Amino acid sequence: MLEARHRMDAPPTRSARRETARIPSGGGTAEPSPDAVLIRRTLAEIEPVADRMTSYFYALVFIGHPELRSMFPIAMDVQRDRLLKALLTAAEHIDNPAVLLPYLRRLGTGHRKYGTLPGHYPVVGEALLGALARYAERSWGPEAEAAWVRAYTAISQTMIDAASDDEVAAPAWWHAEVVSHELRTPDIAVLTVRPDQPYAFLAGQYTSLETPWWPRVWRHYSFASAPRTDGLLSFHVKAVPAGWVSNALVRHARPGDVLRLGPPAGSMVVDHSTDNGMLCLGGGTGIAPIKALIEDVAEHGQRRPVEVFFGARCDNDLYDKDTLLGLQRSHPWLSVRPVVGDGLSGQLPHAVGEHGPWSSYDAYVSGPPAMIRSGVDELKRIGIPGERIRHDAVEELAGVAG
Ligand SMILES: NC(=O)C1=CN([C@@H]2O[C@H](COP(=O)(O)OP(=O)(O)OC[C@H]3O[C@@H](n4cnc5c(N)ncnc54)[C@H](O)[C@@H]3O)[C@@H](O)[C@H]2O)C=CC1
Repeated sequence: MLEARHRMDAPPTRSARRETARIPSGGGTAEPSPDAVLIRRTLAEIEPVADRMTSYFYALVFIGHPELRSMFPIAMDVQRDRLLKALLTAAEHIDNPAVLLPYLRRLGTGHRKYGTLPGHYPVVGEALLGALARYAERSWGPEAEAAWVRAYTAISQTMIDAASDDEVAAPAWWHAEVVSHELRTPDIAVLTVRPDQPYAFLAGQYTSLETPWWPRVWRHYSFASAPRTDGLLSFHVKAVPAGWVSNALVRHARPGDVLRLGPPAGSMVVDHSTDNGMLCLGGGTGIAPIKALIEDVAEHGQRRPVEVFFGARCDNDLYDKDTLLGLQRSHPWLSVRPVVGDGLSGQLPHAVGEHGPWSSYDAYVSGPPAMIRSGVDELKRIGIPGERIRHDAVEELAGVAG
């Protein structure tokens, strides 16, 4: 029988929270706290059985609270383990508030579009404890349970507070009408949409997007332009095999269709406090946010060298080459180099290594997760320090191409 025997109290009220559930705001300490040690021990034990634990966790949530089922997609593929994965990631970093606080605040505001309410958090907390107790049997006990209760209480309170702060500033989601749909290759479309309310974001960021064909299935897409005076937003979408949202956007979306957008996210944005050169690697539709970055630099007037490598597997996939070469003609500080080849041999990062020197550049990497990983390795190898390399979180991208 599925049963969550572990009780989570209702989350504390805002006024009580400062005493009861707070992630310390100082820097992380070198020595892990006793709670972090207990939490990491449990995490290590569940790692090999994560899939089974995930199914059990959702079964606990839905059997205990069937009314919550309608908040999740009908078929739970990618979405399925997102919530649990996010909670486990947060718990793992419980000792590192510098990373954890911004992550949880984003997670809390991002959950507004799902209709998440403070009262849902104890339900999820009980299921989490129930699933951990079952799948981390060896490391579980009163102490581990107490450590998890403390961690989850602090995590959920941070998310609740962030959502509540955000309510006064922005809607939970935006409706956005498709105003143009341009097929650039049989698989790649450029979509332009008009949000129903002003949508503030920075060039280089991404959003989550839901189509009318797959309710509650959200995928991430980067903005393909810097903010425009007419308020329109554009996205480059490649239909990937079995990708529900991407196929719907490329093959079904037409002007007049209405999508939903979540809040903007991501920190792959131009650092306007320096005039360092920018080295940009865009693979496939990963060129979209790079194009937005170029427009941002052009608008800011402060000229700096921007060197773009646009990688694709074949000439046909260089679907945005003409736009980029057009930008290169109008901006003498911009250079664009298309690189065609099979990613597995790593042409794109390799081509970058053949030029340079890049040691005084900031780097931006955008594309398939494997390209980001190899690109970052190569950039470090050729002397760009990790803190000057920007890219979106590879875990977030897992849902990009669906
Ligand atoms: N913010 C971001 O990072 C964004 C990421 N994307 C992601 O970009 C991808 C685009 O997909 P496609 O156009 O089908 O890309 P693709 O599979 O055709 O590859 C694009 C480029 O990346 C290179 N590449 C691929 N794997 C590589 C590896 N292991 N090592 C080195 N280079 C590699 C290829 O040679 C090619 O130049 C999707 O996964 C999408 O999620 C899309 C938009 C924004």
